[in-house]
Amino acid sequence: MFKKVVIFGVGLIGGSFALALRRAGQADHIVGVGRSLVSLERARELGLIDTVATDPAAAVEGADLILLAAPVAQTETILASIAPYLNPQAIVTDAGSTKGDVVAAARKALGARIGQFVPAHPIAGREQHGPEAALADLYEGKKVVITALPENAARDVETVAAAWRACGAIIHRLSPQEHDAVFASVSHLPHVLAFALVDDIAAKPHADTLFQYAASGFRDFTRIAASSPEMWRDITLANRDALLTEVDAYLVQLQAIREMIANSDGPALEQVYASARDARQQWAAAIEAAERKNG
Ligand SMILES: NC(=O)c1ccc[n+]([C@@H]2O[C@H](COP(=O)([O-])OP(=O)(O)OC[C@H]3O[C@@H](n4cnc5c(N)ncnc54)[C@H](O)[C@@H]3O)[C@@H](O)[C@H]2O)c1
Ligand SMILES: O=C(O)C(=O)C[C@]1(C(=O)O)C=C[C@@H](O)C=C1
Repeated sequence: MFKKVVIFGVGLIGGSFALALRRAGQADHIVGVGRSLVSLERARELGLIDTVATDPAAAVEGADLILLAAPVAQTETILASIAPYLNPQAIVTDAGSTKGDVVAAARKALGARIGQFVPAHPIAGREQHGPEAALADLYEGKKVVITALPENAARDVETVAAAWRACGAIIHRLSPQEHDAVFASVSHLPHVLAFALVDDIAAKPHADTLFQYAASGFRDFTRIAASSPEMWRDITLANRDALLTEVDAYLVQLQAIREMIANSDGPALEQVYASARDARQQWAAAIEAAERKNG
């Protein structure tokens, strides 16, 4: 049970954490800190937080758990604003979609207090953002990856894991580097592709006609292109190296498929499609189905 939880960035992810933790009876008082007072007031009206704080120093006074849930490029600024006021027992964690940059920013801002920062990433979300998008059951049956640091006390890592478990999540552990390589492939690249495709279509002179006839295939492929541009700008740049590796590999695949199309090579196309279909079906049957069962 946390007496005082402070959330920097009360949007989809921070707001859902607040709702889930409260529903589990694990948070006595939740304070929200943010960049927009209007949005924080809305978060309070919606019952995500108990109080709004404008001064980071006052916000973290007496806090036992602090969650950063703002776009990842804000990490260093937020941590620098609280570093001098952190009590030694306070645990700071985050929900950022990238980990290498977040850890580097935390080391810079927290210095010798880096052990108090336990990096984490809930693998759950949706394209809507802001406090209105928060859901109490967002994390049910979903994974949270903790990328613990050598300086973290095992007890603090367990406290963060327990908070996420109380929200319904299942804990996994990776190094920050492993994390960033994995999510470049299965999260960051798909978002880049979706944004690129929709932008490409929208820029065509006959875009209105194209959108008029776009249906479920387009909707399923591009849902994530409705996500927050600021958040995805930050993720894209934060995970630049791993993402470039994935973009390059994808370009090779796309070029190969282009040649198959140009050569009318039906068997080669069918082989790629069949292999992709099998992998997709296996993923849905094993991994996705397990999440649905746990959720
Ligand atoms: N959306 C997803 O699917 C998803 C999933 C997992 C992790 N994440 C990560 O969670 C974090 C939050 O994403 P979200 O989807 O909740 O976005 P969001 O836009 O819904 O919420 C972010 C909030 O942070 C606030 N904010 C911005 N700068 C701030 C600052 N300097 N100090 C305090 N607050 C600030 C914004 O005003 C906003 O209310 C991001 O780091 C993102 O990478 C997102
Ligand atoms: O469902 C979505 O809309 C998401 O984009 C969620 C999603 C993803 O699966 O890629 C996006 C970013 C995260 O860091 C974790 C999850």
